[in-house]
Amino acid sequence: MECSEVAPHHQKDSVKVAVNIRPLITPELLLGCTDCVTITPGEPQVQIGPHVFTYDHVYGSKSSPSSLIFEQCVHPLIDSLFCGYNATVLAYGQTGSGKTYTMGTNYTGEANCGGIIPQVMETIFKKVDALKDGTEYLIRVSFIEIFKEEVFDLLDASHAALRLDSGYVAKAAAPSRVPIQIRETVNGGITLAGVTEADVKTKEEMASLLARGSSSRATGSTNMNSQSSRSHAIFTISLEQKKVFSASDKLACNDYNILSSKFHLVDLAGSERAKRTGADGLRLKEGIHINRGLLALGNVISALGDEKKRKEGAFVPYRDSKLTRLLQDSLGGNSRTVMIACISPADSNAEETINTLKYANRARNIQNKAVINRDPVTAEMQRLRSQLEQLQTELLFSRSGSAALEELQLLQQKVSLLELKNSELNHELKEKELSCDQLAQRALAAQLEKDRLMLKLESARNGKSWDAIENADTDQDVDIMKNYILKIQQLEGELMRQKFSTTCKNGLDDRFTMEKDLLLDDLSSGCELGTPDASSEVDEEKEREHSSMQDKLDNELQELDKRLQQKEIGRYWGYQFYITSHKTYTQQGGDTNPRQRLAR
Ligand SMILES: Nc1ncnc2c1ncn2[C@@H]1O[C@H](COP(=O)(O)OP(=O)(O)OP(=O)(O)O)[C@@H](O)[C@H]1O
Repeated sequence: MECSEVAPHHQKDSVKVAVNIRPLITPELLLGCTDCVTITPGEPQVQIGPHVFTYDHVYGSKSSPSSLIFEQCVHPLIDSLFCGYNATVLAYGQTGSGKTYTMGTNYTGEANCGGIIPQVMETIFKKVDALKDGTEYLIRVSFIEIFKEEVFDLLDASHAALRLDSGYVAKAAAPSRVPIQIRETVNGGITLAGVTEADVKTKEEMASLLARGSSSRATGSTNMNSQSSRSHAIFTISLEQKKVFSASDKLACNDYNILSSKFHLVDLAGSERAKRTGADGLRLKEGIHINRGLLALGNVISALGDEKKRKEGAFVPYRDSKLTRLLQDSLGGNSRTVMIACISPADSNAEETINTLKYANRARNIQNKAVINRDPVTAEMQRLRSQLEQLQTELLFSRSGSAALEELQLLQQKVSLLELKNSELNHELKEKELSCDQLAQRALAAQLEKDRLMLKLESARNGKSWDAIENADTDQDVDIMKNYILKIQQLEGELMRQKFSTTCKNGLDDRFTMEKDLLLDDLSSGCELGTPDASSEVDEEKEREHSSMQDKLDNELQELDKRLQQKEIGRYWGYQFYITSHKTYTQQGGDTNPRQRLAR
């Protein structure tokens, strides 16, 4: 996988906070509520009464459209996920403020269901599809809810939902629902014992699990929301990536490139006031649990968001609730996190909205420490390998004294500086090469244009009308080209002939010398001096040989001429193709139209 970002192994990230303001909904309009939230134009700033809050992004109302949340806040987290970082999106807000709507946790499987989670699924599988050639991917999902301070598996196949009364699905009451235990691993990580982690190969498989889990989630009707979520829901996508190396690459690359990262998509239950929600009985108990969980979350956010406390290493009460235990990594830990504070603009909700905005404002100060999650064994191998290399070099240099060690460090620094410089220069070189190519192309086009204009000028001087010049354009181009090519052919042919005749002459001279020497040898070795007749026979014989040699060379020359001609014809048609494309470009309004240029 190509990681677009140069990721340091360990990086400090503050929690990003976006505010999403939903429009006034029918019940609020029926009650005559008005919009009490103001946006500072061009700023991610929200004002309500005398309170002004600034965030990383503000969506809805008169600000950017909510549809941009995914592209601006969530898409970068998916890129991080593929680089091996954990990521979290957390929707927080008062009951009925639009958390479930924003996250898409009420997914029913319909194609155009909005919401963040369906878009995350789509993007992840598109990315996997694009990158699968060099990497093996293993994707798993789990979906849990924290209902009345117990964790339940929403993908548990054995759980049958019981629809009890109007609008309330009492899944938690079903006898088959066994709560899941939270376990802590030796290195302080949190796991859920026996939770369903379903392997998924396609977006459709993942979507059907989301739809199944969503339908199993505890919801109920309150005065504030007819479909109020009564639990905190966490949809987790685990991604494991393994680079696929060829046998030779494997030796060179060391096989430690296994990354495993998790994306938590959290839809919290809404904070609520019993008086306003009209909750009593069961619903009141739920509300108490919801508020207790959110209070614990608020305390964690306060502890982490207070810079002084953080510097003093103050205690963070993660253990106060199951919600905060499960979100330990997302807040102040190993994750890149975005919190979406959902608010209603209705004046009747002003007090709750201010609380949400304060909560969200504190969350902005939380510093996370995201790290690339390598497979532990391979990460250890990599660490040991680099340690070994370091020790080997140190040993080598320590044998030649401490001055050498310093020299080594200096050299290492120099090497890294040079590597940096080198990559910069390479980049520059590539850019220069590109611009050179472009300039060469432009020069060629300009030359062609110049020739064409010269021709037109010549025709105009000869008294031809403009129309006749324009119509003759093509034929004249072809004629010019033909003439050029013929001339080149002739010149090349002449040159070849010259070369051959020189070679041939030299060859014949050599041969004559050789034969003459042979004859003289024969004569001197006792042959009688030939009569005038005999000498003329020798001459004739030589002449025949000479002329047959001449014929042979002529044939070869002709053959070469023929080949040369074929080559030139090929080149000619290539050039014709260039002219035709160039013409099409010009006709489509390209800048090389001679008329336009002349007009200028
Ligand atoms: N951006 C929006 N545009 C239009 N309607 C919205 C928007 N956001 C929320 N709504 C509507 O507001 C109502 C409450 O939304 P939703 O159920 O998502 O709130 P919630 O915060 O999840 O509530 P709860 O905490 O009680 O579960 C729903 O009827 C929903 O359709």
